[in-house]
Amino acid sequence: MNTDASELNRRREAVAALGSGLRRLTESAVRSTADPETLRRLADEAEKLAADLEAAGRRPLGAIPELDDLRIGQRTFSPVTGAGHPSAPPVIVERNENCVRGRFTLGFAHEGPPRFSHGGVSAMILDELMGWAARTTGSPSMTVDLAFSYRGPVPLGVPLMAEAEVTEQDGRSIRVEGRITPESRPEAVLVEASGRFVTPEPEQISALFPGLEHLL
Ligand SMILES: CCCCCCCCCCCCCCCC(=O)SCCNC(=O)CCNC(=O)[C@H](O)C(C)(C)COP(=O)(O)OP(=O)(O)OC[C@H]1O[C@@H](n2cnc3c(N)ncnc32)[C@H](O)[C@@H]1OP(=O)(O)O
Repeated sequence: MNTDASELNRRREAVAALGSGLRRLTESAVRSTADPETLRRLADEAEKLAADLEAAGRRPLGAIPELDDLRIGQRTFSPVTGAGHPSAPPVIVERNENCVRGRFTLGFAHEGPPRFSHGGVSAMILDELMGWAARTTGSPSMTVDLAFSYRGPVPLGVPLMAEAEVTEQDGRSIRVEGRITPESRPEAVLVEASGRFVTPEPEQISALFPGLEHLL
């Protein structure tokens, strides 16, 4: 391993460590029953921590973190899969030929109805996993149409699986199907999704993502 690779690994591990600490903090905050004085004291400490992070350097809007690989969908700070994101589960993804599978467990930070996931969280997870599946075609694409059927509530604190696969490709249009199930009962579909992803024309890519064309 060369020095650059080991430096990237050190950074990856440190980003994941901060993400993990922040996820614990987020979960503790949304579950907290602390009294107002304790909450105010901790709020001051959180503001100081944020100021320290800001002072240590920030990337500008549109800059791609060096740890990302957009060609497979990997984003370090994705709200779905990013080890560095404070509210990502994060979903751990395996890629196969034309499909992807993600494993995750949701917490209080993702709650909608009591004890169950917010429907928008399930939708966000499926959108991203279906985007990764669409990328297995070799073309970068964006969601243009996505529909969900919520067949059963998605429980918090239970290992879950999200799967997405490409079912059709016609020119720039890629059709993808997805689902969320309990990991222990893959036949029990809780959320089903069907979506269409479109590969922008090269000039649209240049207009939307100037300077990033070679990364997509
Ligand atoms: C290059 C990307 C890099 C991204 C790299 C990130 C990598 C790592 C992250 C991985 C994770 C992924 C994350 C999840 C994926 C997101 O969430 S993407 C974000 C949400 N999506 C968007 O913001 C897309 C917004 N839409 C657009 O900007 C434009 O529709 C596009 C995609 C540039 C296409 O524009 P266009 O070429 O003008 O589209 P247009 O010719 O009107 O339509 C093309 C075809 O799509 C159809 N279509 C268009 N809109 C719709 C619609 N709403 N419903 C049905 N059909 C439609 C049209 O009918 C047409 O079909 P045909 O006539 O060809 O049969």
